[in-house]
Amino acid sequence: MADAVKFGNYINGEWVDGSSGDVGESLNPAHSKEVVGTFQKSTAQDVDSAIQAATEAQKLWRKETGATRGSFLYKVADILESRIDDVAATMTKEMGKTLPEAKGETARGVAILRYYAGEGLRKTGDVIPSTDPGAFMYTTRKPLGVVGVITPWNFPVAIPIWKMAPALIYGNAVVLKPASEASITAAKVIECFAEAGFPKGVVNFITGSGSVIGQGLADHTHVDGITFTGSDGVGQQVGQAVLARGGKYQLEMGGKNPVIVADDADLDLAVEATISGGLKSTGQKCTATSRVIVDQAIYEEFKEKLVSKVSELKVGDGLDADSWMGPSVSASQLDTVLSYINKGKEEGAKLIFGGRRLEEDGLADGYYVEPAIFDEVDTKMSIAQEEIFGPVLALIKVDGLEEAIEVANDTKFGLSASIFTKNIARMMTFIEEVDAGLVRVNAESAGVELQAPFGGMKQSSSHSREQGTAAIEFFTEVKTVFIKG
Ligand SMILES: NC(=O)C1=CN([C@@H]2O[C@H](COP(=O)(O)OP(=O)(O)OC[C@H]3O[C@@H](n4cnc5c(N)ncnc54)[C@H](OP(=O)(O)O)[C@@H]3O)[C@@H](O)[C@H]2O)C=CC1
Ligand SMILES: O=C(O)CCC(=O)C(=O)O
Repeated sequence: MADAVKFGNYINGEWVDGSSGDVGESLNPAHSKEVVGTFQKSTAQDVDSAIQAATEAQKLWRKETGATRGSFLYKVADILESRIDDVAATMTKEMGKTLPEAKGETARGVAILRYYAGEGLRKTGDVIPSTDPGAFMYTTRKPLGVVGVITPWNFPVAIPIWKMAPALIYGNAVVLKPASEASITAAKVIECFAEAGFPKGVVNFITGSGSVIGQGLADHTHVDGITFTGSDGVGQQVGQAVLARGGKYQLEMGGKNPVIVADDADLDLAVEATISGGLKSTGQKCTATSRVIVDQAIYEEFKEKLVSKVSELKVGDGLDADSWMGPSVSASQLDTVLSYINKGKEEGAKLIFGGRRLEEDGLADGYYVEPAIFDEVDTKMSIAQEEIFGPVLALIKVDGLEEAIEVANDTKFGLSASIFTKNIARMMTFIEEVDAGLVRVNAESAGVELQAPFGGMKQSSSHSREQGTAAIEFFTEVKTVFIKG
């Protein structure tokens, strides 16, 4: 507890304690008794204060030029860049991903800030020819107002930033409610916003339970838009609450992402991408590969190579330079993963590698699990249908591309999908037929680029897209203007 930091809420330009006086502890999943920091267990009253501050601040913020708003984002980027080592180490301690991954994510946060800072100087409308020769018609955009940002623990720097930066550049004020599991990392990001000198109330940060603070934002009539990333159950609840009061919402939820390995695939490349896409971040990405759909002609060879490579991976504390994979984020996430591994066995799949909780070699007080590989998986099994959010790969044997795509599409999710093949006709068929918002060819299923639209089909999202130029669609509303001289 000696090094644990304590954070308040950040409301109206001040770091303040929550009105309950209670704090929560954020624990290190690699050493579960180690407290990384404490955060406020806020109340509905604190939610009101944050929203009130944001509402007031937004009245002036929206009147600033895009260039001025961008200048604040450039400052945040510089501050965050100077703190990459500290923010990344906090992330690793708080949610377990390895330090190189945490540094990569923080650097991505810096790049996202600079990208949206630049958006402040780009066009926000079009001139449209009117049928009236004496008229001038064009579109412009206005910000929504106050945006509630509800984020998960798996990308505690990149996701808050890829929601807040576009919200701010287009003239909204924000209230961020981060995942409790990653509140300390998120607070360190907010410190960068605070030190960049935004007008008070433009950026607000409030921690506490999802059902009080997250739901409080979703229900609040003065919150004009909610952008959410997390589980599909909570996402649906949030969407319904916002819809019921006529607000705007954007949901980015789960995935059950397939990789198809065709009979002409470069097998070494496909194995490498399956491991990286499925097991990096301990499988805790919505874009993680979880179903590996392999043509029967190369199935045995692929399986052998996969097991052999996975058996070389070192699991351990993400701060140790030789750890390839860290722990699950929490005891409950570890339980979920282990219970899916059991369910897989019970439903008749064959566990051919791993799947044990790891407790030897000093790992007993962390939430470590060995990567698991299942053979003989049927597409109807739970491990082939439900998002596990853990290092579990389900191998499914198919005969040809048509069956592979049918299996790939046989889930309620449609976030990301990839294929390994050298045949252009197969690539084109896959691109055309697969139900996924992110389609990748000869590349792993994870891998989001900040300048491109990101979002899923079916129940993976609310059919909206985030990031790149797509972000403007959610964070603004279009006004069509007709002027007659
Ligand atoms: N698609 C993705 O990127 C992610 C998917 N998941 C999936 O979700 C599962 C559970 O993870 P978990 O972190 O619990 O995800 P949740 O969906 O519960 O949490 C996401 C965010 O929503 C908040 N929240 C929780 N309940 C409510 C509510 N009733 N109203 C509004 N906001 C709420 C959480 O706060 P708090 O942390 O305080 O509960 C957190 O900030 C994982 O196992 C995984 O399958 C999880 C994270 C990311
Ligand atoms: O794969 C990525 O970079 C982003 C994934 C993501 O948005 C998520 O897991 O929540």
